[in-house]
Amino acid sequence: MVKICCIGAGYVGGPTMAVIAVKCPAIEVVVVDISKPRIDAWNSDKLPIYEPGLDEVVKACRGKNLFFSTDVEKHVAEADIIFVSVNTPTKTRGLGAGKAADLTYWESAARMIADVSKSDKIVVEKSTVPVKTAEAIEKILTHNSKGINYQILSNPEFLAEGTAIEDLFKPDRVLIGGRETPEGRKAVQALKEVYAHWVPEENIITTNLWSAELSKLAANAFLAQRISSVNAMSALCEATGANVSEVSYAIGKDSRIGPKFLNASVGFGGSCFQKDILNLVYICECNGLPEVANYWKQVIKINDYQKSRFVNRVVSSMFNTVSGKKVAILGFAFKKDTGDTRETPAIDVCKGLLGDKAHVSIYDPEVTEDQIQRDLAMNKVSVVWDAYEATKGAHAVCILTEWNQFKELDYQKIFDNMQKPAFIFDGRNVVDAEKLRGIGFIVYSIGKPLDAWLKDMPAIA
Ligand SMILES: NC(=O)c1ccc[n+]([C@@H]2O[C@H](COP(=O)([O-])OP(=O)(O)OC[C@H]3O[C@@H](n4cnc5c(N)ncnc54)[C@H](O)[C@@H]3O)[C@@H](O)[C@H]2O)c1
Ligand SMILES: O=c1ccn([C@@H]2O[C@H](COP(=O)(O)OP(=O)(O)O[C@H]3O[C@H](CO)[C@@H](O)[C@H](O)[C@H]3O)[C@@H](O)[C@H]2O)c(=O)[nH]1
Repeated sequence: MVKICCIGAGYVGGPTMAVIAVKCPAIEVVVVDISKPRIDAWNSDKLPIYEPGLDEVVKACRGKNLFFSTDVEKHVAEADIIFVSVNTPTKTRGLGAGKAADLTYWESAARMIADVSKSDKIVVEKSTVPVKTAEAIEKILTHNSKGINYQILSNPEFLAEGTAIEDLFKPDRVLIGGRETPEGRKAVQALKEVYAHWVPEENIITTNLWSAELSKLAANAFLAQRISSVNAMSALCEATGANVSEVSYAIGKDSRIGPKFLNASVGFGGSCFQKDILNLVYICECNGLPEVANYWKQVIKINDYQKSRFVNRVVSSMFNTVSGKKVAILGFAFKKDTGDTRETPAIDVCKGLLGDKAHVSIYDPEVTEDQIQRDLAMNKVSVVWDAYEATKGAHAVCILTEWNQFKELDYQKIFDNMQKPAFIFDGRNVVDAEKLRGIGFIVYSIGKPLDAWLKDMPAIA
């Protein structure tokens, strides 16, 4: 029986391994982590992450061929294939701070593999890492090898949160990079056979190591660039009377551009886009390519601009001050169908409003109060468990996550219980602005023609 061990039971390690286990009953999969609370949660009825469809997959194979454990060393020693899916955040101090990837967790995982291994291993980079990381990992492993043969593969993950299970069941592609040697090719083939249990062979791409590592950063940079492009257009739409949804639809009909990922928003969030672009920028700088670095940096600058533009719009519309006013925040997660708040634009928007002394009342269906308080550390906010409670007595409502339930709220009831004039700032274009104007709201929708009121109150930083 092939044994797989995955180091890191997070948003990627947990769902990815659960899907491998459910699709490959003859493979034993153990997910290990140094965090006991995380592993306990994976072994309980309340999994540590919210992801549609995940509960069913885990229930189908946990205790059969899927296990979660804190006994990291034992399971690493026993495995044939080791996935490393630890976090690779942006460095906060030292060389490359604010840009480079922090590989501390990765390196300690690699050293531990070298320490405990007694048989040959295939080590798979699942985490998103800088291009050439495999070389560094290879050095750590081979310098401590005690005669053991290690093959390093790059197998980046492309799942998006909120649709992780769907993405894993039907990936657009699986990418495997390896050394172009007989041993390297054999290792690539072994991993390919795992995925071939459910992924059509033509969707499994094999490349050299550096192409696979770089493709992950490139994919995220291209995706984020599309959002910054449409968000840049949204500002121009507001200035000219064009409607960004109409523009997106019209350009998306061009098959070379395509319709997906063209929704203007308050800004992109999530643990990956910003981190991976910063990492790409740093790699470009290290390789003496400042023009290329500056090109990609602009994607993040536009994202920051979009978030502050939204805050400025809120404040300027409300007579240039939100001091002492109640502002309801609907949605705190970085996108719908997840409880994840990493890099969510809601953090920057709330901090901006709190900076102007607003009283902020937040409702999100999946994010816990503890998490919100941690994200907004040092600031006083109230977190409530109902959209009507959040909006009661409020001067304004900001919609920051596109949860489906926000489309179906009773906006007449919300209007009746708010201060007047009542404002709605829709950062995700989820509400029917015309209908809400009919009720009496002053409505701002990103990238849409402005109400007369908003035109008279320009947002100047
Ligand atoms: N979140 C996503 O949607 C996504 C998608 C694709 C790729 N990625 C990449 O995958 C990687 C993991 O992301 P994530 O969101 O799952 O992170 P995460 O923080 O949710 O999970 C990482 C886990 O690794 C554990 N860990 C760290 N060092 C360890 C060690 N030495 N031994 C055992 N466990 C250890 C941590 O305790 C944590 O539980 C990152 O590189 C990320 O960029 C993430
Ligand atoms: O048209 C769009 C699409 C997305 N977003 C925002 O962009 C962010 C990221 O969304 P999404 O890409 O769907 O979620 P992630 O889970 O961050 O997934 C991205 O990051 C992962 C981690 O690297 C990759 O694996 C995925 O392929 C990649 O889509 C969110 O804040 C979205 O609201 C928009 O504003 N407009």
